[in-house]
Amino acid sequence: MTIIVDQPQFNENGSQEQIAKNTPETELVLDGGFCLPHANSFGHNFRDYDVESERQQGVENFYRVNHINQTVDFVKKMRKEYEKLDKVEMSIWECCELLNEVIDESDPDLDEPQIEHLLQTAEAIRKDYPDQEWLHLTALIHDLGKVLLHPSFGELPQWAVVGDTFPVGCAFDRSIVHNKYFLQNPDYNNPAYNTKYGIYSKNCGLDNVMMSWGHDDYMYLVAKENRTTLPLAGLFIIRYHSFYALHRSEAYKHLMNDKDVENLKWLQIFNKYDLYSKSKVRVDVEKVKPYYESLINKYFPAKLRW
Ligand SMILES: O[C@H]1[C@H](O)[C@@H](O)[C@H](O)[C@@H](O)[C@H]1O
Ligand SMILES: [Fe+2]
Ligand SMILES: [Fe+2]
Repeated sequence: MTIIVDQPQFNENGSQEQIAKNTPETELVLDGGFCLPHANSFGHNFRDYDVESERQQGVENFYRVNHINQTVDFVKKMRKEYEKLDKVEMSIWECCELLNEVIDESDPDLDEPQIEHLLQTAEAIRKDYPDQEWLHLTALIHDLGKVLLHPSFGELPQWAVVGDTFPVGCAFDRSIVHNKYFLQNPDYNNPAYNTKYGIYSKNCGLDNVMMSWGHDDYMYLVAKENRTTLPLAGLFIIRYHSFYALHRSEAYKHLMNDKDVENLKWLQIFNKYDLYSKSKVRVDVEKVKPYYESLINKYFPAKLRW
């Protein structure tokens, strides 16, 4: 079975000029034959959060704590702290290597070190979209924000770093994984935050929405502030790749603007590779390293502030 993706349309509305400037010139090549596995490495469907498995309990407990603690106040506090980018100075590749030690407790489909996941995603997307080098690099770095788990970044708990993300400041959608635990979130009963729009307005644009704090928003911040030359679609992928309620369940669409709608098409392509490339088959790191190093040099400074 192969994944069929619709070809995104980039030239149909008023924001055409900006999009044209910020997305790569080459035409998007349709699916090149990436095989969708029938099951994850544990023999279950991907993203089945209820099936009894060796990871189920740990993952559910992760979401319980995550849903109770991700509040408007918490997100504001974290943004302020990490905006400083005063923790570490290092290159993109050094960060990939740091992730060697990181395992994601929220993931029912993978218990391999994170560097494997980065390379598996990037290599899978590279096969199907050989000319979109910005997409290969986006895939390589999309989860680097998980470095927040590391002692030199404050060793944040898993619930403040990984897992699916969702907006805070408006009602939590029912499609969010293990949503029953939101009942214990203090924002759940706050009338300023628990309506459809909450503190936001119709089509205000995701840029104006506060997402639960974690590796997506952090890595977006790092890439932007260190002046990456990645296209906006790449930054959008990094920032919202864990927002499954939007890109899979179509919740919160009322908060999107036209630009978000365009970028979402790329995110939906990316997601197939992010999710279904997870496996026990390891990538030969040394073999692929020179290729990714050349992309890093092209789109990022040698050292970044984290
Ligand atoms: O457990 C996973 C993992 O943390 C991923 O990095 C994230 O992007 C997903 O949304 C989440 O479900
Ligand atoms: Fe992620
Ligand atoms: Fe990922």
